[in-house]
Amino acid sequence: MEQLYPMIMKLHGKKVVIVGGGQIALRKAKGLAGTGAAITVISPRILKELEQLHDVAWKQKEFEEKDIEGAHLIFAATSNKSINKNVCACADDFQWVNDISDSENSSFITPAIVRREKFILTISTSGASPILAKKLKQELEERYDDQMGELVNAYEKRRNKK
Ligand SMILES: C[C@@]1(CC(=O)O)C2=NC(=C\c3[nH]c(c(CCC(=O)O)c3CC(=O)O)Cc3[nH]c(c(CC(=O)O)c3CCC(=O)O)/C=C3\N/C(=C\2)[C@@H](CCC(=O)O)[C@]3(C)CC(=O)O)/[C@H]1CCC(=O)O
Ligand SMILES: NC(=O)c1ccc[n+]([C@@H]2O[C@H](COP(=O)([O-])OP(=O)(O)OC[C@H]3O[C@@H](n4cnc5c(N)ncnc54)[C@H](O)[C@@H]3O)[C@@H](O)[C@H]2O)c1
Repeated sequence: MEQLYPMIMKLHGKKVVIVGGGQIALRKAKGLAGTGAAITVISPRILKELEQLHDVAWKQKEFEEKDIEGAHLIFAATSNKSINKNVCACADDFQWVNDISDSENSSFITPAIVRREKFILTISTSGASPILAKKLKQELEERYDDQMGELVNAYEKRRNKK
């Protein structure tokens, strides 16, 4: 397998489309909350909590190719593998697409995250075992508590004084 390449992205104003409105779509949308991305959810049905998230616009419909026009990031997040596959097939080469049901089909995958203000720790198993990534995250959450955010702020202040 070729190596995957991790990045920390600025998503302010970027168009993100999530196809599907269930539990996993909700988790992906929560992960995007606060980034300033413009999130559109395409799904006939949607969880109340997802509909109520800031920055989320819901289009109540089944997926069609035109729904992902102009999207920077796409999440194929339905419970139907063949629909997810079709979403990926409809994406242009330059669009980044995540199939929640098939990492092989995805051009990017999402890591587990420990976030303490500006401190961000991402954990990935390259798709091999998401549950292990989650377990390691839980361990690291104990090691890196809120003080880590404060430490980064203090270092930033010191850096800006120079
Ligand atoms: C880390 C985390 C981040 C997040 O989602 O934000 C994440 N999965 C999480 C949880 C989780 N996922 C699954 C379970 C059920 C237990 C199990 O089956 O093991 C649980 C546990 C739970 O839900 O508690 C099942 C599962 N996941 C994927 C497949 C399909 C496949 O493997 O192809 C299947 C089988 C579906 C099926 O069988 O049909 C695929 C992906 N999941 C990824 C990320 C990407 C790889 C990450 C990496 O390893 O680098 C990747 C490739 C794509 C993507 O989604 O980006 C998040 C932890 C959230 C947290 O931090 O709390
Ligand atoms: N990546 C991960 O972390 C992870 C974790 C667990 C499971 N999974 C995968 O996710 C799937 C379950 O996802 P869920 O729990 O969110 O399912 P869910 O049943 O809660 O939600 C599915 C959503 O897809 C929508 N949908 C169905 N057909 C559609 C269409 N044609 N166009 C648009 N939307 C459509 C439904 O309305 C619903 O909102 C599993 O099948 C498994 O493959 C992924």
